[in-house]
Amino acid sequence: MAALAVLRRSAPARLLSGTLCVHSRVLAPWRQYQSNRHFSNDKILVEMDESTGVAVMKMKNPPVNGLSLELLTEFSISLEKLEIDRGCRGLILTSASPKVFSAGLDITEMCGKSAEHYAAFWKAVQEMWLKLFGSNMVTIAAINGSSPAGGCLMAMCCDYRIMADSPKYAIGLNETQLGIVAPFWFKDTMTHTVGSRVTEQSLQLGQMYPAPAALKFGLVDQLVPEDKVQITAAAAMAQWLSVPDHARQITKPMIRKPIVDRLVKQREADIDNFVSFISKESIQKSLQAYMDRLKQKKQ
Ligand SMILES: CCCCCCC/C=C/C(=O)SCCNC(=O)CCNC(=O)[C@H](O)C(C)(C)COP(=O)(O)OP(=O)(O)OC[C@H]1O[C@@H](n2cnc3c(N)ncnc32)[C@H](O)[C@@H]1OP(=O)(O)O
Repeated sequence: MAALAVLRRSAPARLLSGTLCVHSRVLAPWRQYQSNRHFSNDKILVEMDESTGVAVMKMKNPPVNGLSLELLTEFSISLEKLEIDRGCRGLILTSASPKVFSAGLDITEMCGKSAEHYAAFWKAVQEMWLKLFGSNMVTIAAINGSSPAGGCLMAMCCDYRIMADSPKYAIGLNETQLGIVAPFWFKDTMTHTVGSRVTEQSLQLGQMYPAPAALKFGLVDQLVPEDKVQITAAAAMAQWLSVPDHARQITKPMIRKPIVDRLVKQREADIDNFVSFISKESIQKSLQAYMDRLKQKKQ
């Protein structure tokens, strides 16, 4: 069965298959997901429209969709299910919570935990990135709220970004503001999205861009009124899917595979680096102080 799957795997799947699990459209029909084509875990909800081949994936980890170990694990499992289903051609990633797409990595996963926990957590962050950035599907982020740090990373992994047009919502890699450093593959993803100059400045300053500024810098591709984000994402998806899959699927890794490979080659070293960095007392203090500031903001 495995050999058959490899034989039948598409060319672009093979291009990425050393790094990402499976990118074939030949396995596993929707039998797995029951007849209504919806499936849901605690933190991830997927609605599949069979007539269009488009899945809408909603993160649901209230209040702010913090990217916890649990959410990240469910995300990767769900994405892999869609990836191997040849009936699914496009993915719209969005939030089930109003006002926040994702607050980025769940900071509590990086505070006061064991080295083993940090390693497992970071591996899950890597896995999410490898799967989403390397996806064979058309991926569109429907950014219906704020999207700092890891939330911005997820959005940047997608092929196209539509954001709610409100200056209240901001997006960016703000890691330095927390006293931490975005790893090289976060940086690579931003460079891929907006180029070196904007990335250099944004990363050093930990810049968060209100939606209109994000559009100006190309961090997002389109702004629409908040209540039109989902419908616009569906329309954009239809346009992307009008391109023949095989041609688009060969083109995408021409740009992305070298970026994916850089992390694949040094995954273990990257995990070790994270664990040693995040375990430092000074970094723990910075994160704790940041969490305290977040909580005080409400008082
Ligand atoms: C060598 C490697 C080095 C390490 C690399 C690590 C890379 C890290 C990447 C990251 O993603 S770090 C996370 C960065 N995220 C942020 O800075 C976002 C912080 N949050 C906000 O700005 C706001 O919460 C919001 C997203 C704009 C939403 O604002 P809103 O006013 O709607 O909600 P709040 O009242 O602020 O928050 C509600 C509740 O949620 C808690 N919370 C918020 N963000 C996080 C988070 N990222 N992780 C964990 N918890 C978070 C916040 O403290 C509130 O908690 P309670 O007070 O209700 O208990």
